[in-house]
Amino acid sequence: METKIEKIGINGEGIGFINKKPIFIHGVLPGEYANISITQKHDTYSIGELNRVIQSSEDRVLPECKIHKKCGACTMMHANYKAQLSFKYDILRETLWKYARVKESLIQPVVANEQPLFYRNSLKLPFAMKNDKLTIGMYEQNSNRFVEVKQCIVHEQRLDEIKIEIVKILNQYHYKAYTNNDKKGLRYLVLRMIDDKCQCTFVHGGMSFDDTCIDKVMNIPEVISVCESINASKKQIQIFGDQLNVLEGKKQINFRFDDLKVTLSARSFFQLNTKQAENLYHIVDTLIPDHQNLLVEAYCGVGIMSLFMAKKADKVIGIESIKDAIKNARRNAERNNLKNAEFIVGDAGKQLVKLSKVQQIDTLIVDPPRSGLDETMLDCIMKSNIKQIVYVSCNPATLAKNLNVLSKKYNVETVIPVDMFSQTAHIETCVLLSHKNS
Ligand SMILES: C[S@@+](CC[C@H](N)C(=O)[O-])C[C@H]1O[C@@H](n2cnc3c(N)ncnc32)[C@H](O)[C@@H]1O
Repeated sequence: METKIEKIGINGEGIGFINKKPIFIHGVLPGEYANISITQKHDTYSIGELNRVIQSSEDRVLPECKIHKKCGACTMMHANYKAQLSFKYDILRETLWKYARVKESLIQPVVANEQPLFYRNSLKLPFAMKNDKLTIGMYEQNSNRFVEVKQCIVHEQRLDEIKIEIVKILNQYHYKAYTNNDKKGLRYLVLRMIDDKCQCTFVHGGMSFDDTCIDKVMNIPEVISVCESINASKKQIQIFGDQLNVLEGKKQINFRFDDLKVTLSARSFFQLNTKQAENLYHIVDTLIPDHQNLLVEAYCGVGIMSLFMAKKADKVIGIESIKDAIKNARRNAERNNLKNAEFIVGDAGKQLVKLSKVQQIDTLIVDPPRSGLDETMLDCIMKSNIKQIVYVSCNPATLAKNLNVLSKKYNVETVIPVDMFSQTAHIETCVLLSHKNS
């Protein structure tokens, strides 16, 4: 059947309407006419599959990636970059209006990524077996079909080459991919490279590595550490297991980030787009006034944002659930001689409840995972008298739902989107909220 694509959906899919009911189709752009087949029918919506574009949008480009369709991760690669930014703006505008009644006039233009390809400083890819050999790739979206990924053009180029070199080495030892039956074998390859220093982590279900294999990986010039994390959980909710052991090399990467000296363990979070992370932190900086008494950053990772803002407050406190990240944050405060920064390990909501009972917080920065702020955190904010909040979000849907709650006590002052994840529909957003009574 034929349909006109009216707008873009939150996951980068095109949306058409059949008998007023929306149909979501990947690979099409607003304004296009497409021949599609309906693959799923639900009460309030349908899912379609593109057969052929009948009339193509001026924004359409030929994706540079050969496996773009199969892999499905870069859901906007078929649009030129300018159009991607405008679609992201539309997604954000629509979501914030729908759930939180945030006006378009408050939303600034998307801060563009100077390098929309080859920007990712890290990768986390699953292993699988192909013709009895270990290979690496991705699972197709919403499926367990494995797609081999030899080259990924959103990864930094050298990182992508290192990935292939490592798989080659592992195959020399005939290592196998994990299966749920024997709960052994390799599950994920996790690489992160900053300043030409690469941390390599093997996530596996339980196996031992030959020392010479680890030596060969360490011999790749950029690799500074090889770690392992054991995860034999069937559910596969998260990539890492509970523990991360350094098999060889340095426990941390040390690098310079803007004016800061930063230490980072393999298990700690770091934004995957180094340049845009710098832009994001500068934006947060511009939103926070000088001369704060107490500034708290919840979900602080290794504390970079807290340390960036330390000059603005008598005291900054960062809260984070990963122990290694807090160790790094404390070390980062020391290395930068920032004596007014303190870091607490624990659940952000629960720790904020404790803190706000004994101290008045002037400014709160929250940078939660995609799931957004939980009940404890929201409840604590709503009961406290925090003057302003900077909410950094990587998920417009949870951001909008949380803003809906917060807007009973806070005004949304400004919204600044940052394109951290080019070629995908994901958007990073910075929101400044101020207390209605301050
Ligand atoms: C999006 S990252 C932001 C990190 C940091 N602000 C940065 O820019 O590098 C979210 C962080 O929240 C942490 N986290 C997730 N759930 C948490 C929780 N319930 N309490 C505290 N931290 C949590 C993660 O480990 C991760 O470091």
